[in-house]
Amino acid sequence: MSATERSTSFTEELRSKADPVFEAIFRHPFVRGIAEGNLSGEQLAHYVRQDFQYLTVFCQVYGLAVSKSTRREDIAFFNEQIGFVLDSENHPHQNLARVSGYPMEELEGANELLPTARNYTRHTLYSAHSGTLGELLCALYPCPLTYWEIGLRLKEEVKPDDSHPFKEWIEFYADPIVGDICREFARRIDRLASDAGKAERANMEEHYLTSCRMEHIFWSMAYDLEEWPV
Ligand SMILES: Cc1ncc(CN)c(N)n1
Repeated sequence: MSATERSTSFTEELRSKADPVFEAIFRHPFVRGIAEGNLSGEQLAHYVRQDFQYLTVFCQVYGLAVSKSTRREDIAFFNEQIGFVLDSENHPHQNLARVSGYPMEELEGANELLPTARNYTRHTLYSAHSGTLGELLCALYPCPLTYWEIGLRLKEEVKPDDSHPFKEWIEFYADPIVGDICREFARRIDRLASDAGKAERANMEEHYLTSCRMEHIFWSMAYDLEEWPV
């Protein structure tokens, strides 16, 4: 290997295996609707009602990550990320709520998870309860990573000005802070993967790919106004 070449990291390998799912997410009609500003109020409200509950579970899983951590720098990171979800990630929700015409108080009050949101949150909770810290982080990582990549793509494509209804949403997820969060995830996952055995690495990969697929169907849940059939 030359001085400039380096081997592919575990998280780079995962990203490349998940590429067809990422591409399907970028093409998804809900994501295109954010770019084109043409989602209905009902679709936006449906998304925020489920996503608010999803992010509450995300905070709970960070709490489980703390309980599996032995390093203070990891505990500090998960603690900060709970603060990020609670204090910062409410802004993109407020943007969607405003455009939807539904009051945020009503959307925040939803307390029933629809099939897809239930499936995704149970997947992250199961990974957290049954797995190692590395397995847990692989189930969480597609959450910031897919949104960061969506944000970057839409910012580049749309270059939203003040008249774009989802300017705040796009700029929030394209912000370098979200890129930093992704790099912090990747650094930890790569470290944990290098200490993990074959079976644990296989679980890490499975949890990551499942979460990427869940991200994709979460958009469909909102776009198609999914409900329990009975
Ligand atoms: C389902 C989902 N995935 C990711 C994100 C971005 N944190 C989110 N708000 N919701």
